[in-house]
Amino acid sequence: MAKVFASIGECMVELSGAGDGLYRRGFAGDTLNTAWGVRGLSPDDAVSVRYVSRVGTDALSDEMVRFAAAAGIDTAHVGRDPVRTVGLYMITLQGAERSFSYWRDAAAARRLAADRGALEAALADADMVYFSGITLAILPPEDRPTLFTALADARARGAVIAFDANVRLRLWPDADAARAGLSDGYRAATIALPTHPDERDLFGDRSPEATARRIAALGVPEVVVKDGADPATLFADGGLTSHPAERVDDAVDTTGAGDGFNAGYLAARLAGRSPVEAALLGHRVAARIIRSRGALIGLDALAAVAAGA
Ligand SMILES: O=C(O)C(=O)C[C@H](O)[C@H](O)COP(=O)(O)O
Repeated sequence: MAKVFASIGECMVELSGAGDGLYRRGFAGDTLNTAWGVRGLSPDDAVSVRYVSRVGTDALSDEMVRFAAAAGIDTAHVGRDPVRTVGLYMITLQGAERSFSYWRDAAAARRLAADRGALEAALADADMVYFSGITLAILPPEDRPTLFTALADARARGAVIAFDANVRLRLWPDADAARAGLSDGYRAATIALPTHPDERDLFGDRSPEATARRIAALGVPEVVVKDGADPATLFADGGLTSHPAERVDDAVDTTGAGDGFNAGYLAARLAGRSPVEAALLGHRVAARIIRSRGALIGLDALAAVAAGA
């Protein structure tokens, strides 16, 4: 039977520069990006990929759902909101380094945990559940316990719970709220996928090893700390190891590198490969993604990475 990978969060309309003031319209969002990557890296008969979210009932929402479904992502647990629609973000590049502007305050995804029964049904048979600090940040605080209860139930029946803090300070009321919310996210997880510079700025970690140790101390048995072009630091089986990133000389847009790393790491872990092998695949996916614009690369490109091409 195929394993079920369920990713919970928000997909937005993505605008990425195409030159001369023109923008290309795509669809992306951290948890969709990772779901997309796992889909492209995993055989269809081995892994079923499910997206758990909420969109509107307008034509743009329909198009977003069709886009994910056409990639082979199960969208049966993308709820519909009769009033709200989808959010939007725009990528600005300085060299290859990305920054984002958001129009997402009223997005339907903010209500993805409003229906406890629907959320529980979405996770009922999941072997691995993925969520992020962005998922937490967009929820009204009163809905977060619903998400944490559903995650705890999934964990109690043996599901792997994977979490990337994906720190976006703008989405939190202040740094204290971000620290508290993200620490709760880590406590819910069995695999953590943080990024060192983000964690350093928010929690004051002096090194990637310090990030790994702080998160492990919250009770997370497997932690992989990303650090851009620098090595990833892995805490697994009680020990710390370091894993160099692939060297890329022709990066054009770093958007989606972290999400792609997560996809490679989690696809490998779903396939029963070791944390060390998983980190290698994570690096290979990230290296491919930063060579093209926008957060996503094609499924054929992902299949080529999976095949080692
Ligand atoms: O910021 C958000 O809320 C988004 O979801 C937009 C982007 O698609 C991801 O953030 C990209 O993530 P990185 O892998 O960190 O570059």
